[in-house]
Amino acid sequence: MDKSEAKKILNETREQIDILDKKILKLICERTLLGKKIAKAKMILGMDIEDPIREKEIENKARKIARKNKINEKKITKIVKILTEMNREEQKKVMGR
Ligand SMILES: C=C(O[C@@H]1C=C(C(=O)O)C=C[C@H]1O)C(=O)O
Repeated sequence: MDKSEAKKILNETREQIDILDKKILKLICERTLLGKKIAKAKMILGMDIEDPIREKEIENKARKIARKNKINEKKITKIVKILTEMNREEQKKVMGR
């Protein structure tokens, strides 16, 4: 591969990354905001915001995907923990806690 080809690949790949980042961030917002809907249902059902069993299931699924793709399992777990934390925060807003 010559330099001009490498530059082209670099630019194209960065464009792909920008597109993916935008999609990922939108999805994170969408996932987080679902906390509002969940909170309303939980209030009627008298359920707690936090459900450790469900969170463990989500974590296990994420770990499995990480292993399959040979990417850092610990870091994927961290991301999932942040996502669930954000969702819980949104629920707290609705529940007034
Ligand atoms: C969204 C829920 O509330 C909390 C947040 C979760 C999540 O972000 O996936 C999972 C379990 C709960 O601790 C839920 O109970 O499903």
